[in-house]
Amino acid sequence: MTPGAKPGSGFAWPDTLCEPVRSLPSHSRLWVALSGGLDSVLLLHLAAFCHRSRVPLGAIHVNHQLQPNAGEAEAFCREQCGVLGIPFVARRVIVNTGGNDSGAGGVEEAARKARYAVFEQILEPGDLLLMAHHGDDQAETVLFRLLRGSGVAGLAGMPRSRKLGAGHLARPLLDLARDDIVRWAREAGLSWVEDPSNVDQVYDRNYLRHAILPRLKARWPGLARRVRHSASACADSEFLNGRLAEIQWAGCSDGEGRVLVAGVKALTLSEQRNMLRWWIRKRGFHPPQLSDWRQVMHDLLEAGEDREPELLGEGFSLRRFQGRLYLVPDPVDVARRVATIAPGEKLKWGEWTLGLEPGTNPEQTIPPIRVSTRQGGERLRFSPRESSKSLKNWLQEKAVPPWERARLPLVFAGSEGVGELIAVGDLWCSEQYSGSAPAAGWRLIVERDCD
Ligand SMILES: Nc1ncnc2c1ncn2[C@@H]1O[C@H](COP(=O)(O)OP(=O)(O)OP(=O)(O)O)[C@@H](O)[C@H]1O
Repeated sequence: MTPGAKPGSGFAWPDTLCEPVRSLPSHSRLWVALSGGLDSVLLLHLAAFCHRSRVPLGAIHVNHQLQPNAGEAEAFCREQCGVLGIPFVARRVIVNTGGNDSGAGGVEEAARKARYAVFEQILEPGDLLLMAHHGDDQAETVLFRLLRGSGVAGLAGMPRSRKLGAGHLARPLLDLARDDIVRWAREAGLSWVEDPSNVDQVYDRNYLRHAILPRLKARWPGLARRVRHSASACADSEFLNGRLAEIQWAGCSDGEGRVLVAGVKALTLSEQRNMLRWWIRKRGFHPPQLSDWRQVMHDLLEAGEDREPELLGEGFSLRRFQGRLYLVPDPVDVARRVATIAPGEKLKWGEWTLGLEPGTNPEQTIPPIRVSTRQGGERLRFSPRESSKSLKNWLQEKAVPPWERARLPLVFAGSEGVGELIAVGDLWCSEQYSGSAPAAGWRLIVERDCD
């Protein structure tokens, strides 16, 4: 390479490598997730030299601060981007390494979550983040999940692209083999950093990569390709499972995002399981891995009305109340919270979004609009002519489940202590602040995310 030339600039990048970055899903800005390792350095060069359109390109490096060479990797990525003239963003994260506290998948999983959280924060609508997973990574992922007892959704492997935060991620190298990537990177004269944790066989993933996969590949050449075929067959099955659930949803939905127990009971056990897993995903959570769905479904659907069966998942629980199943997100940010909404602003409150929109007269002054959870003793008045009613009794009459009563955002107009209750979650809103011509001049909007 000529001194001072950009690494890779004089290299004739083969079509096999360039094609995947030329046929990416549409985007208005491109990012490369750059760890500094061989795969993502190669991907950075492909994005720089093979991508035809003129969309802005940047790189994101997440420094997990776990390895002694973490600073070195960050500096290397910064330098590579500097030489290529690519804007570079580095973010440092603190990963919980504390034994059991680091979660089910240990440090690796905690680091992964922290990394994806950074990507999500950075991505804006129209952004596409490229990740450098290749065919061997895919084979590894599928085998790893097989060893953990995954179903078809897991065995479908990593998708080529999916939504991530406000943008999307894509994996253009999924059809390439690691050996080819190494060869091309060497031929192009690229340099990269080695992550010492990648060889540590304490981690299950590395054990599979270094101790198991080479032996499987030696015995069954073309293993990665075959695993890819199986993964794609599983992806098809998963797609069909989703279609079936969508069709059956009509008989199971109560129209407000909850599941009718009677509707689910009419399905076979595998359809029931499929429906619940689909519904949990649709609500943005991961279905729990259960060894005995039969027992769980029986408890959820058949337990007597005096019992309160519950299925616990990560970040949520499924509960039954008066013939319906509710997906209840863990109450992280709602309990005993107090907030205010200014005219024109939006407030996120658990699964609710509240806002004040201009109505008939946005010039009109309105009292402070406060939001809080139930403290006890609240009363509501449907119209000035009617006497007030206890909120507790009203919620019982409306058959609002007990756990939801404690989470509902209550909206008050006026200062604390003298304010009047003007809305109870998305269940009721005073006429003064609702309808096409609200007397208050402003309209209160309370929406609940139940898709
Ligand atoms: N520290 C990092 N900063 C930015 N991107 C990273 C980082 N680590 C990994 N990546 C991106 O993720 C790709 C896969 O990395 P790696 O195989 O180490 O992760 P993984 O844990 O197996 O995958 P995943 O992150 O999807 O679980 C890399 O090629 C790179 O694109």
